[in-house]
Amino acid sequence: MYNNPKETHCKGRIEVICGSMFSGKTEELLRRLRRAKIARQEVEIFKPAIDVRYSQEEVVSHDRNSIPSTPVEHSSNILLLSSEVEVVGIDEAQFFDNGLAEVCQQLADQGIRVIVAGLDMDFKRVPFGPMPALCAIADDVTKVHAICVRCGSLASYSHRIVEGEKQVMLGEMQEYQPLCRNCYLHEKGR
Ligand SMILES: Nc1ncnc2c1ncn2[C@@H]1O[C@H](COP(=O)(O)OP(=O)(O)O)[C@@H](O)[C@H]1O
Ligand SMILES: Cc1cn([C@H]2C[C@H](O)[C@@H](COP(=O)(O)O)O2)c(=O)[nH]c1=O
Ligand SMILES: [Zn+2]
Repeated sequence: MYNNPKETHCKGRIEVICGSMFSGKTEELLRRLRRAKIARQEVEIFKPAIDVRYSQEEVVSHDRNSIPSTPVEHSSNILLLSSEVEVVGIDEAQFFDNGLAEVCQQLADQGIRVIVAGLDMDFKRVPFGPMPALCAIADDVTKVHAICVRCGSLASYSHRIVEGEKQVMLGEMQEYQPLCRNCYLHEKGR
């Protein structure tokens, strides 16, 4: 990847990484956080306590790359745990309460670089949790794409392939497939 000017200073800012499942959100988050650590910046990583899919204490990508993290119940815990920190990373942001956007704003106002990764839409293509608010207040939004498992195009949607209507249902390959628009509509019979 190119050298990004946003990594060359540590002024307060909010970066959002969004997209469907398997689009590389966590890999991109890990990449940015590792580079901040190489630059000897003080980094703290948080994830919602409900996300116990691969590990309770780590952020883990689908390729099993990982970084230690602190699971928190509520977005306000992040503010309390971020003193003396230069860079804050947050994964699975869609599962947080709606206070997350204001928490990120306060951290950035204090001069902290905040990097947030999360699903922009749920399986019904409805904007997920605090993600739309985060995209609105972000200094920088990166939308990443998976590969559609039906046709090989870029995928923007996470199609649920098991029964269940609740918005929150943890899962991976056995529960969800990344699909492009045409293939998503085909699966929905539209
Ligand atoms: N259909 C797919 N499209 C793209 N990547 C996929 C797909 N299926 C599996 N992967 C793997 O998932 C990795 C991305 O994982 P991850 O960063 O955890 O994604 P996300 O956090 O967006 O769900 C890719 O590097 C790739 O190895
Ligand atoms: C679409 C959708 C997903 N989820 C869950 C499934 C996974 O546990 C996470 C997303 O993880 P990833 O790192 O982006 O692959 O979210 C959900 O609860 N509801 C949904 O609609
Ligand atoms: Zn497709």
